[in-house]
Amino acid sequence: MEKMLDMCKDYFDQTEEEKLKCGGEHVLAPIRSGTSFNASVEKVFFWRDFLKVWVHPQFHSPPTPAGFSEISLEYCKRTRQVARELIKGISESLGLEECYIDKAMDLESCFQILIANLYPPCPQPELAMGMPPHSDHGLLTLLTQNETDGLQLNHNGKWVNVHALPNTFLVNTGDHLEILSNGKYKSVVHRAVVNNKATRISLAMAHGPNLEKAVTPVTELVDNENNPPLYHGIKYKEYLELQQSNQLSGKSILNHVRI
Ligand SMILES: O=C(O)CCC(=O)C(=O)O
Ligand SMILES: [Fe+2]
Repeated sequence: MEKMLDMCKDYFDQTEEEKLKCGGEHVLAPIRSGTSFNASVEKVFFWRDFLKVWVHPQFHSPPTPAGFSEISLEYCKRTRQVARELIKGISESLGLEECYIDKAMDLESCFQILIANLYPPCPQPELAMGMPPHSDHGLLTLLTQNETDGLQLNHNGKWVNVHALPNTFLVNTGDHLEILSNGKYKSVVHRAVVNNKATRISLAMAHGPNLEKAVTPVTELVDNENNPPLYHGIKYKEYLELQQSNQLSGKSILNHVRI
């Protein structure tokens, strides 16, 4: 985990030329890098650089810095195992077979993205935001960070600071867990704030179903009298495209498929 965070730091420390500049590419490009800081089009300053890489079922990696590809390949494999193990527990907690969700979502070919975020110190943190409020699109996101906090979760309408312990994962539930569990699990709305003292790096490993799956609430959890289905089915790839091409805003994309 430490090695991977160091690799992310090395990635962001590169010159602009060395860093991939794919800002103009399609939202479904497998490697994207850029900055959200664009004072001319954003209403709020977003104080963040990012790298987003699709790492499963096809593995991609930026060519530099040296070692990034090897270390991220290993990190992705291990985090995928952790996510699948957690999903087994979630499956049982819903009264389903341990491997029900794993099989139904085809997690052998799950869609996994590595998202590295860099939030430099900001001279006026009250005027800027690291990342706006949003929920993640997939099933589970394993989040880790360097020693600087900045993540906030929305709990009952209030923003709660997360104080992350070193070398731990914070696990965020995503929209597709809410959809398949027919609302029994809720995706968590979160945002990242910035500070004027220290650079923050966060690393989010997002795990979703196979991209071709059209996910609907699990039939075992739905009955038309007491538990009618709350969400329409939508192909995960289409959902992802919707989320990536709109400005992040709370649960706005999930609201598209709400019945
Ligand atoms: O920087 C953080 O802690 C949040 C990152 C995040 O929510 C994301 O990449 O989806
Ligand atoms: Fe997120």
